[in-house]
Amino acid sequence: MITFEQVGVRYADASEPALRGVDLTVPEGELCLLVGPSGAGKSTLLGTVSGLVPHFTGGVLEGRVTVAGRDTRTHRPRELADVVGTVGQDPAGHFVTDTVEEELAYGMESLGLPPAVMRRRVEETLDLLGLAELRGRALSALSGGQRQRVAIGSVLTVHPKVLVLDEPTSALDPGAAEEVLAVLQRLVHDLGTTVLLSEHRLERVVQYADQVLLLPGPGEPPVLGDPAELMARSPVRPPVVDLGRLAGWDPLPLTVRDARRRAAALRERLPAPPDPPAPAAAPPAATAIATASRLVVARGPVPALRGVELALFPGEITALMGRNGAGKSTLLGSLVGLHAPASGTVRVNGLVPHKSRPKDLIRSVGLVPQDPRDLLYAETVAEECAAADRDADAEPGTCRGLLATLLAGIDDERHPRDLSEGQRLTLALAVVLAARPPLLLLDEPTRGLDYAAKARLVDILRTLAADGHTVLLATHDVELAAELAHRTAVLAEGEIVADGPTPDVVLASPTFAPQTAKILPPYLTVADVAKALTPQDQP
Ligand SMILES: Nc1ncnc2c1ncn2[C@@H]1O[C@H](COP(=O)(O)OP(=O)(O)OP(=O)(O)O)[C@@H](O)[C@H]1O
Ligand SMILES: Nc1ncnc2c1ncn2[C@@H]1O[C@H](COP(=O)(O)OP(=O)(O)OP(=O)(O)O)[C@@H](O)[C@H]1O
Repeated sequence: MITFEQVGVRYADASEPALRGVDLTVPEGELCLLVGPSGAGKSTLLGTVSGLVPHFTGGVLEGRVTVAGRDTRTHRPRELADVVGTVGQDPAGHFVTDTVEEELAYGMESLGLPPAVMRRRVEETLDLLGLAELRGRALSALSGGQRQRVAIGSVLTVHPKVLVLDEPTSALDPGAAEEVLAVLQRLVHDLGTTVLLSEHRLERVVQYADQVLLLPGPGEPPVLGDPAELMARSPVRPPVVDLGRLAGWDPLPLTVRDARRRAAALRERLPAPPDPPAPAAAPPAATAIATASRLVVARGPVPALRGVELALFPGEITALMGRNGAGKSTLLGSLVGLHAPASGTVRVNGLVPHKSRPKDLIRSVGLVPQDPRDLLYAETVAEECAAADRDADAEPGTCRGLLATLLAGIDDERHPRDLSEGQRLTLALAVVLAARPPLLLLDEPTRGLDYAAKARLVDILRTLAADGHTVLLATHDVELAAELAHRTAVLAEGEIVADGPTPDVVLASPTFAPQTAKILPPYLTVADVAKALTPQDQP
C-alpha cells in the first residue's frame, strides 16, 4: 500500500541526510509501528508518505514514495487527502476551523461528502474518541490531550485507506491512549485500513503492531519485520522487553500478559517479601516552597481547578497525573502566575505568582511548557542557549552543556523550528534547567524523547532534587512517574483525588501502574528487579 523505493531526504544546510536507503513496502491492512531514537528521522519518513516532505518542509527527496499508487512527489498533500489521513506532532498547528464539531467535519466537506454522511460520521467519531461533551467547544479552549483527540478524529471521519500518525498518543492519558489504539486496530481489522504510526512509549503500542519498522539511528537504513524479532535488537524497548531480556526469556514477551505467564520462576528468584522498591524520598523539609490552598481557577466557562490543596517541599519530586483536561497544566500555570485564582491562594517562595514581576518570579520558579515552542524565540540553537545562560546569570556554556548531556547530535546552527520534536523539547528543558530554579515545573517532559534521553533527564532531575530543588511534573508517562517521582498526586476534574508516595498511588490503580508492577508487584521498574536479584542470579 505504501512503497518506498531508494528513498532519502536531505534538509537544506544539513551535513548528513536525515533519511537514507529506505526501500520497502508497508503491506495493506496492517498496523506498522515506526520506532527509533529521537532525531532518527521518523517524522521525516512519515512526512514523505503524507507529502509534507518536501512540499512543506523543504529539503530534497530522493527516490520515490507511492501511496495507493500515487507518487507523493507529484501529488501535493491536498491531492492525497482522500487516501491518506495525517496527524502530525503539532496537531493544533494544523487546525483550520474554530470548534470541535467543525474540525471533525472539515475534511469531509473538502471532499464533498453528502451532508447526511457527514452528520453520521461526526456523531460516530465524537463517541469513539470521547469528545461528545466537548463538541461545541472552541479549539483554542482545549487541553493538550483534547486537541490531540480532535486531530485524530478529524482524519478518521474521512475513512482514508491509509493513516499516517506521528506520536498520536503523546498527549493522551493512559486510558485515552488505549481507546485510540483500539479504534485504530479495529479500522485495520474491520476495514483493512493501513496504519503507519510512530511512537516512543512502546509500552503503549507494541502489542498492537503487526510489523515494526525500526530506524536504528540518524541516516541509518530502516529494518522492517516481526515485532518480537525486532525488539530483540532495537535500541529502544518497552520495560516488558527489558524484563524479558533480564530474565533471558525467548521469545521475548511484548505484552504484560505474556510476561506474567513466564514470570513464576523469576518471582521465586526474587527475595520474598521484596524490599519496598520505592525510590527513597528525601524527608520533606518543614517548610513548603510552594502551596496551593482551596485554589479555584476558571478557564473560560469551566472551573479547571476546584479547591486544590497542595504543598511542595524541597528535595521532593512529585508527579501530577490525571485524565486529559483534569487541570494539570492549569495548576502548573497557576504556580507561575499565568492564571489568577478565582478564589483561594497560591504562594511560591513567599510570592503571589500572578501579582509578581517576571523578574522576581524567575529566581523562584521555572516552567517547561507543554508546547516547548512557547519558550523558544531565538533563530538558532546556539543563540537560544546563549540567551538562556544570560537570563539565568549562568556560566556561558551551561545550557549548551545540558543540551549535549541530554541528547547528542543537535546542530548549533539549526533553527529551533526545524528540530525534531524530541530535540526541541530537550532544548526547552536545557533552557529552564540552566537557571536551576528552586521550583522546577515540567509539563509533559517526555514527548518525543527516547528511553535513553529520558533516563538522562531522570538523572539530572534526581541530582537537582538531591541538591534541594523541588520538582513537579505533569505527565501521562506512568513509567517515568514510577522511575522518578517520590510522590504522586492525581487530579480529577480539578480536584486532587490521591496524593501520596508513588508506590502506594500507582499500585492502587491499574491505570497508573507501570508494566513491571503489573508483572512483579510491588516492584515498579526493571531496574528495581535487577537490583533485587542477587548478583549471581543476574545473567
Ligand atoms: N525542516 C527541517 N530542516 C532541517 N532539519 C530538519 C528539519 N526537520 C527535521 N530536521 C532534522 O532531521 C533529523 C530528523 O528529524 P525527525 O523529526 O525526522 O526525527 P524524529 O525521529 O521524528 O525525532 P523525534 O523522535 O524527536 O520526533 C533531525 O536531526 C532534525 O533536526
Ligand atoms: N485556553 C483555555 N480556555 C478555556 N478553557 C481551557 C483552556 N485551556 C484549557 N481549558 C480547559 O480547562 C480544563 C483543564 O485543562 P488543562 O489544560 O489544565 O488540563 P490538563 O490536565 O493539563 O490536560 P491534558 O492532559 O490534556 O494536557 C479543561 O476542561 C480544558 O478544556
